[in-house]
Amino acid sequence: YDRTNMLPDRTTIVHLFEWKWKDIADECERFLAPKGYGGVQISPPSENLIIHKDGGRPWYERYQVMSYKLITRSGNAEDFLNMTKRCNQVGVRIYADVVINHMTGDNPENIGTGGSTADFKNYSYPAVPYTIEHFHYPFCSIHDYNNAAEVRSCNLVGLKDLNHGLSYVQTKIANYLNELISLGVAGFRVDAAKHMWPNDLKEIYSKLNDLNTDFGFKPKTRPYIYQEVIYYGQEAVTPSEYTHLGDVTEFKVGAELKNVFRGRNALKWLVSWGEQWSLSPSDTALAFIDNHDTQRDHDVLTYKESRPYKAAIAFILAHPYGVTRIMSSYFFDNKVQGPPMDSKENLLSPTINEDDTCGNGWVCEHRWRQIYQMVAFRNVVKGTSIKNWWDNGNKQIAFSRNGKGFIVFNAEGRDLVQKLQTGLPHGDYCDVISGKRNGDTCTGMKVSVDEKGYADIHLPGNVEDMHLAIHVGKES
Ligand SMILES: O=C(/C=C/c1ccc(O)c(O)c1)N[C@@H](Cc1ccc(O)cc1)C(=O)NCCCOc1c(-c2ccc(O)c(O)c2)oc2cc(O)cc(O)c2c1=O
Repeated sequence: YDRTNMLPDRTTIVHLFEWKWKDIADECERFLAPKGYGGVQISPPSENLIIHKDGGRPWYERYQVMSYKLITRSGNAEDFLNMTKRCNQVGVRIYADVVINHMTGDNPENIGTGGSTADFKNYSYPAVPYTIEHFHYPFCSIHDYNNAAEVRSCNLVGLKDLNHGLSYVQTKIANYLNELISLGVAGFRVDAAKHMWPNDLKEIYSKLNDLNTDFGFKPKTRPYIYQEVIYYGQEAVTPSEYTHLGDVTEFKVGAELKNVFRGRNALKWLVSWGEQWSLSPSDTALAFIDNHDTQRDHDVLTYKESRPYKAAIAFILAHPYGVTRIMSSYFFDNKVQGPPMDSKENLLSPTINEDDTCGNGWVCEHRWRQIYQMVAFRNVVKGTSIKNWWDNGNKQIAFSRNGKGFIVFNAEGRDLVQKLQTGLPHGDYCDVISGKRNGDTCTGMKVSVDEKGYADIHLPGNVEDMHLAIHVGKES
């Protein structure tokens, strides 16, 4: 397999934010595998502090660590193993979001999801155990993001900052990650990596075991690591300090494409998408539009702006840049709101409606046709380069993925009517965005490619989606 450890015909990770392990296992079997998703990013499985705020449970409580016990509202170790067995069985990998930079902040409440308590004031977490000498000292808070040492060695928003320079701390964390490896994960999303010294991370990663061959991995397979480094271009700590250790989340993908697909910048500039837009190198980049944190910011493309959101997602799935990740959310209307829960504060399972959408407060973007059909597109075109780039000098563009796929975007109000070179074999294709193939017919638009690879494309400026895509796979 490639560096992600996904199966050869899979490419894309879906972040099933705040889902329970049992529900993830069900989703792997009933939807993710059939639709060709390559892996799931799961919420942090380590015991977290229970926090109450505004009468609810804020989502960020899962990023305040009480211990490395595998007990959270998503389930326990048994549920976790059931999930990894069932998902790997159908070729869907599990990537664990791991919070290893810090423990908790000072909070009035003091009980973890596994029943553990701590002495915050004295930096003491008996369920690990960690005591005060295991934290960075002298105690300080991060104020200046232009001071790289402060960003690594001080408390991030009051969260107790572990001293990863100590072999005791490195070993505690490595033991936690190795337990997840023994339980079948394919890799890790390393939370707040920017706040840890690269050399300390290197030490921790060097202590990690090869993946567990019981779950279908070849011997000597290394975990896929992608590190969260929030960077938009102006801070002291840069992604390039971490790319020799693993991949890095590329936050500029969402920031730049927001302006393009909302119609502010001309799409024609996307011809040079990649490192020329000062993005991290493609072979070290985790590409995404929004994540669990940025979707709560005011100026980010999310499910709430579905037309440009679907187009931006289609673009990153159609373009060869990076490893792609799709956000799957619950509906929220305030910044701290936690996941859907019952009167006893247990997480609610998503219900699946007749039309394959979700209920119980879950958005399930990964189940939107315009999104899962593009995941299949990316799988089909994997390994091909961009060919036949066309644009009208403004907000209409098209390109093919060398003989396997072809996509068109029209972000102008006026219709796009062009005879374009698709690079595809002669034949009739179903647009996978406006519909799907149904035997010999298309429920959406049909595209006929002539023997020279040309097609008459008519993409109106005011239809449900601003893009159209066809490919040589069975879906199109
Ligand atoms: O908004 C949040 C939570 C955000 C958050 C959580 C997990 C993430 O992976 C993340 O990227 C952000 N938290 C709220 C509430 C809060 C939580 C804890 C706390 O001690 C104080 C307040 C908040 O207002 N946070 C302050 C602004 C967001 O500052 C946070 C960052 C962060 C933001 C921007 C950066 O450039 C950066 O390098 C780090 O990372 C976290 C990582 C964590 O593991 C846990 C955290 O609490 C946080 C975190 O508060």
